[in-house]
Amino acid sequence: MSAKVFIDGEAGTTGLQIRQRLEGRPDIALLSIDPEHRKDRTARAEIMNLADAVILCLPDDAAREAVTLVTNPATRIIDASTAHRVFPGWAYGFAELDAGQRAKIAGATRIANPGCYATGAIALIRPLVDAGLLPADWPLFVNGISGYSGGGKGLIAEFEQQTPPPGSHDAFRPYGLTLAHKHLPEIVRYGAIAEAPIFTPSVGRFAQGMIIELPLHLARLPAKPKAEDLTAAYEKHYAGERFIEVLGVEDAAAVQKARAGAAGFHALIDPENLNDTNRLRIMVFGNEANGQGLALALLDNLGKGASGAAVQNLNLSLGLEEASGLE
Ligand SMILES: NC(=O)C1=CN([C@@H]2O[C@H](COP(=O)(O)OP(=O)(O)OC[C@H]3O[C@@H](n4cnc5c(N)ncnc54)[C@H](OP(=O)(O)O)[C@@H]3O)[C@@H](O)[C@H]2O)C=CC1
Ligand SMILES: CC(=O)N[C@@H](CCC(=O)OP(=O)(O)O)C(=O)O
Repeated sequence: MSAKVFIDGEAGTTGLQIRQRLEGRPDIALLSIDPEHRKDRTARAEIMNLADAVILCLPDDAAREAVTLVTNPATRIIDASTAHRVFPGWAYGFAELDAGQRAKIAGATRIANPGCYATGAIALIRPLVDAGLLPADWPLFVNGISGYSGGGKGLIAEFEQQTPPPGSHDAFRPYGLTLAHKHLPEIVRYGAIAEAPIFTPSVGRFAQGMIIELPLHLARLPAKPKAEDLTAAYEKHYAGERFIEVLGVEDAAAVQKARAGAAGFHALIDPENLNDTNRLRIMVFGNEANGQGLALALLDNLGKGASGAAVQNLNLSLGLEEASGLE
C-alpha cells in the first residue's frame, strides 16, 4: 500500500520541488488540497490527520501553527522551515551528520529539515571537530553565496520581475549584516561547536545553487593539519554516503589550475553544478607556504538544502528506500 503524504505549502518554491520528486512514485500517494482552501485551518487539519506524513513548506509561524493541527499520533511531520531545528523532541534531518543520525530520523515522528546554508556549514565543520582537527571553541568564519530561490517566491519575484537600480546589475548582495542569521543556532548545535561562527551570507543573480566556505588558518590550529588531513577526515566521515562526495587533493589542485586558465574543471566549483540533485560536494584547498586552508561545500539550496533532504527524510521516516526519487 502507498504511504499517504500531504505537502502543506505545495505551491511554494520548496513544496513544488518536493512534489516533483514524489509524483509518479508507486509507494507514495500524494494528498492535495483545493488551492482555494490552502490556508484554511479546518481543511488542512482534516487532510493532515489522514496522512502518514506531512511535509511543511511554510513560513515559520505557519509551520508552528500547522504542527498544532496534527492530532493523529501516527502522522509524521517533516518541517522544512526554521521553526523546529533546535526544538526539543525534533530529530535534525541531516542523515549524514554522524553514525547515529539516520536511526534518529527513522524513529522520529517530528523531523526538522535543515537550512540550506546550515547543511553546507555543518557538513564542513562537524567532521573536523569529530576528528579532533578543529577544537570546538575555535573562532570560525563561514561565508556563503546562494541563488535567489533561497529567498522563496518573494525573492524570486524581486530578481526576476524588478529592474535593478540604475548603474547596478544587482549581481551580488551581501546580507545578514546583523551577524545573527537564523541558521546559526543549528550550525552551533549540530556542528558541535561552542559559539556561532561569523557568518556572511550573500545572494547572487542566479536562481539556484550555493557554495559555503570555511577558511582556516591551518598552521595555527593545535593539530596543525594540512589540507590533505582535512580531506582525509571528510573522506572518513562520509565513507559510503551516496549523496556526499569528497573530491581529493588532486581534484582540488585541478580546480585551482582551472581557475588559473586551464579548461574543463570550472564546473566542479560552479554553484549551479549540482542543481536538481540531492548531492553535496566537498573540496579542500590549501597553501602550505602560508599555512592556510579553505574547505568548500557545494549543493543545490533547493536540493540537498531543502526539497531533496525532505524527500530523503520522508523515505527514512516511512521505512522506504532512502534514495527513492532522488539523484
Ligand atoms: N527556498 C529555499 O531554498 C529554502 C526554503 N526553506 C524553508 O522552507 C519554507 C518554505 O520556503 P519557500 O518554499 O522558499 O517559500 P515560498 O514563499 O516560495 O512558499 C511558501 C508557501 O507557503 C504558503 N503559505 C504561507 N502561509 C501559509 C499558511 N498560513 N497556510 C498555508 N500555506 C501558507 C504560501 O502560499 P502563498 O504564496 O499563497 O502565500 C507559499 O505557497 C520556509 O520556511 C523556508 O524558510 C528551507 C530551506 C531552503
Ligand atoms: C537567499 C536566502 O534568502 N536564503 C535564506 C535561507 C534559505 C533556507 O535555508 O531556508 P530556511 O529559511 O528554512 O532556513 C535566508 O538567508 O534567509
